[in-house]
Amino acid sequence: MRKIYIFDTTLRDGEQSPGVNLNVHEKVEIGLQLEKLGIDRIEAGFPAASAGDLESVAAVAQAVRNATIVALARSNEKDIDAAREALKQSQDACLHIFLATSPIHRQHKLRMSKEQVLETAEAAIKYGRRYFDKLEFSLEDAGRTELDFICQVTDMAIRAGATVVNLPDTVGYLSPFEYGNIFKTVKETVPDAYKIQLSAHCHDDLGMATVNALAAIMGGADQVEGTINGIGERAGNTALEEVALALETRSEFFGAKTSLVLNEIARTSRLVSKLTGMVVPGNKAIVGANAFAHESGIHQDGMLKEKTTYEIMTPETIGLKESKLVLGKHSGRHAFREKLIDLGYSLSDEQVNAAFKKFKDLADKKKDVVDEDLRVIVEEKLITTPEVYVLDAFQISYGTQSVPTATVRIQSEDGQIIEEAAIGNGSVDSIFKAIDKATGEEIELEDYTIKSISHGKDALGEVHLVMRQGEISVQGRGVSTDILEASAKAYVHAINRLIDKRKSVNHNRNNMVLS
Ligand SMILES: CC(=O)SCCNC(=O)CCNC(=O)[C@H](O)C(C)(C)COP(=O)(O)OP(=O)(O)OC[C@H]1O[C@@H](n2cnc3c(N)ncnc32)[C@H](O)[C@@H]1OP(=O)(O)O
Ligand SMILES: CC(C)C(=O)C(=O)O
Repeated sequence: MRKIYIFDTTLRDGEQSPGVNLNVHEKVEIGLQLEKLGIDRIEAGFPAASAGDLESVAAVAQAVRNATIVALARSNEKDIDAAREALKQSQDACLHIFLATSPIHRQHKLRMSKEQVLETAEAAIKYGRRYFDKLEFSLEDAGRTELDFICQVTDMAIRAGATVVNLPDTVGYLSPFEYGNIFKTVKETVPDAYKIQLSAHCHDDLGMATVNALAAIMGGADQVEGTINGIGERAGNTALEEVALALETRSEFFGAKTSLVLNEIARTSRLVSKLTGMVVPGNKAIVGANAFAHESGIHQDGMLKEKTTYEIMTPETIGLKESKLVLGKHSGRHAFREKLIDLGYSLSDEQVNAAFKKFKDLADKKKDVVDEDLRVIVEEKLITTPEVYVLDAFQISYGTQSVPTATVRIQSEDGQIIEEAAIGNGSVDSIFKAIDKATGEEIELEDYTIKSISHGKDALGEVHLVMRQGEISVQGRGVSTDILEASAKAYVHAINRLIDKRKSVNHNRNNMVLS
């Protein structure tokens, strides 16, 4: 199996992401984690850019001992000298020089002819080789460079002493077929290409950075450059974790492997996200929060029966504990039952079905159904009070200039629909008064509390109240994502318990009279 060298540029191209700025300590922390991940070459920065960057590259070069440390320089002696200074403590250093080769860059940016590009690059490579055994030369914007000129520059770079030649698709312009073809052509055309390593460096402007890097490997590239989480200029670089897992998962197809310690990927991704402040989207391949999460019932059922039905890689491979079955409105009974078992409930089929119905009602209203929500659903269902009244619907009219008015629709146990309206001091008070009218009960409210029982903006609110009628005191509980609905439910719940308690008090009294 062919080894693909991994060149990480999170600390250089990754740091070029707008808004990202890593200090020396942060760069060292990421550098040490990249070392644990088994990265072959770590590009630590661009020392000529600033004194701070030079210091950071030097600090990473001192701290990291088990990877080659790379520093970037333009094709001039001043930049190369800054890189020399930064890398002088490094155990294993590599100088990375670049010069753009495409007609657009030659004409507008560098204002150089082809000959000047060749001469400038050759002089820089020769100067660099006086101080470095390892030297990578990049043809910036190779993706938009004439193919014969790419071959000509590569040939010159090899003769001048480059040990790696990088052919970047700097602006993420090429299709995989075109990019792979560049490597194939260079390998076939440049006589000494086999003596050095060819490297791929892609950008994600059209969302093709990973697939282009893989196409380069198929075309003969020996090294892939990229960043953790795919961060970098504009739309970012090739996400290295994607390349590594593609090669691992489809090794029979690519016939190539990296030597990364794959189970360090999740940890590295989290660290880079934390220190750069660049949040990883949930649906990001490999390291997104949803990459190993399943929400829909059919998928969850498949996962419970055999994980390979819906997972082509295991979460353990990248250092995660396990896949997640997320309960939501698309989930089915199999996953629901499994979750209840995990939470320690052992319910009959009938109880599961009843709880499942409540769960679906909640999932329709709430994005994530969390463990606390499920406990509420199950425990509410298990405490059974005969439902003399069921809250069918309610409506509130409320404004700063108007009196709160509630209309409630309640169904009684004989199927009768009762509708009543009432005004109150506030929305909750008007609901309670309307329920009093609908049920014909006269009640004294002794206590009312409300609390949030799950997290986030769509958390469940729980209303707890205590009411009294003569000697009888009862409690009621209601839960909903809407606090007015929770209040109405708690009130009706308390009335049902009151009626139940009143019945048993009367029953006991009658028995006493008879005996
Ligand atoms: C594709 C890439 O990602 S390349 C790396 C990009 N990264 C960065 O640019 C980050 C660090 N850069 C910086 O801090 C600054 O741009 C510096 C310190 C390098 C240079 O700053 P300045 O001297 O103020 O120049 P400025 O950035 O405005 O312009 C770049 C100059 O470099 C020249 N240049 C660009 N690439 C190269 C190259 N590979 N070799 C030699 N010269 C180059 C440009 O033509 C321009 O020259 P000019 O001033 O003669 O027109
Ligand atoms: C310096 C080079 C390798 C680069 O970052 C690019 O071309 O995108």
